[in-house]
Amino acid sequence: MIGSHRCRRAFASLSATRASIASPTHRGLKCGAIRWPKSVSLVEVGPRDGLQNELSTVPTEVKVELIDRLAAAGCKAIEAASFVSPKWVPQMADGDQVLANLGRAPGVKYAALTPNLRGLEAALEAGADEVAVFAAASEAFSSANINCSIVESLERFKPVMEKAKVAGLPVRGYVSCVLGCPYEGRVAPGAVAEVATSLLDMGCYSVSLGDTIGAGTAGSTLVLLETLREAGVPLEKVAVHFHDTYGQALANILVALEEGITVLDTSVSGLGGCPYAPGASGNVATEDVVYMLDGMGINTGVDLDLLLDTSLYISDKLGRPPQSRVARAMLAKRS
Ligand SMILES: CC(C)(COP(=O)([O-])OP(=O)([O-])OC[C@H]1O[C@@H](n2cnc3c(N)ncnc32)[C@H](O)[C@@H]1OP(=O)([O-])[O-])[C@@H](O)C(=O)NCCC(=O)NCCSC(=O)C[C@@](C)(O)CC(=O)[O-]
Repeated sequence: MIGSHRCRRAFASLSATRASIASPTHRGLKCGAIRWPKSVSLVEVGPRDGLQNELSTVPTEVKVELIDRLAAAGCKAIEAASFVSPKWVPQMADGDQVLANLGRAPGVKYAALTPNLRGLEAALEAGADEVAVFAAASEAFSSANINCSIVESLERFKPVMEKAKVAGLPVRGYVSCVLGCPYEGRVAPGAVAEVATSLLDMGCYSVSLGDTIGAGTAGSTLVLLETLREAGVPLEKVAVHFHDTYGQALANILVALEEGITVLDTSVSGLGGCPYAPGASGNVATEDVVYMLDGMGINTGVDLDLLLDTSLYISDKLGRPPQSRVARAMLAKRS
C-alpha cells in the first residue's frame, strides 16, 4: 500500500527529526541531518481569516489599527480584506474602507480575497497590492463556501486571472480542506494536487494549502507534500496554512519546513475559523510560529515583543485573552 509506505516514511522522518534535534550543530541552516531555511516569509492572515468569523462587528478603525500594528511589528505580507458577498460574510463588508485608511508601510503587501470578477474589481478600486482566489479540494466545502462546484470555481477564476494580469496584480491561490473536510471527512492528496496544479497553470504565483479544519498531523502533512511533489507541483510555489484545532499546527509546520516550504500563513493571537467549517478553530498563532522559528535560528523579520503588543491590542478589543500559548507565557513573564 502506497499510503502505509508513505506513513512509515513520515514516521521515519519524524524519528530522524527527534534524533538530530537532540544534538544540534548550530543555529540556522543545518541541524544534524535536517536542513532548515535561513529565513521564511510569513503571510499574516489575522485581519481577514482571523476576523471574518467574529460574530460581533469589529469596527473599521480597529481593523486598520490592527493591520498598521502588524506592519510595524515587521509583517511584510498582510491579508487585509475580503471582497466577498456581504450577505455571506458580513464582517468583511468594509474592505474598501479598511484599505483606504491603512498607513501603507513601505515594503508591505496588503492583500485581499476575491472570489469572482466583481470582487477583483472592488479590490482594484480599493488599491489592494495582491489578490487571492480560493478553491477547495472537496466538493461539499466548495459548495458551502462559494456556492459552486470545484470546476465551476476554477472557471470563475479565469476572468479574474485575466483582469488581474492586465492590471499587473499578483494572484495567490488557496486550496481549502487539504487535510480533511468538515462535510466529507478524508480528502485524497491527489485531489489537492489537481486543484493546486490548476491554480498554478492559470497563473497563480503561489498556492496556499489550507488545512481548514486543522485535522492534519505531521504524518498526513508529509504524505500530502510528497504527493504534490510527485505530481509535479513545484513546492517552492507552495505555502501552508494550518488551523490549530487539534494542536498539531507547529508539528505540521516543522514537517513542511523540512520538505522545503518557506511561506507560512499565520494569524496574530491565533484568531480565526471559517464560517463554513463548523468547529474549526483559529489559524496557527503568529506568536507561536515566530517563537518556534526564532528558536530554530530562522529569520522572519517579525519582532516578537511588538507582535505580542499587537496580539494584546486585538484580544482586548475582542474581549478575550490571546489564543497563542506563547503570548500567554510572555504576558505572564511581563507581569
Ligand atoms: C462567492 C459568492 C459571492 C457567490 O455567491 P452566490 O450567491 O453563489 O453568487 P451570486 O453571484 O448569485 O451573488 C449573490 C449576491 O452576492 C453579491 N455578490 C456576488 N459577488 C460579490 C462580491 N465579490 N462582492 C460583493 N457582493 C457580491 C451579488 O451581487 C448578489 O447580491 P444580491 O443580488 O443577492 O443582493 C459567495 O458564495 C461568497 O461571497 N462567499 C464567501 C465565502 C467566504 O468568504 N468564505 C470565507 C473565506 S475562504 C476561507 O476562509 C478559507 C481560507 C482561504 O482561509 C483557506 C482555508 O483555511 O481553508
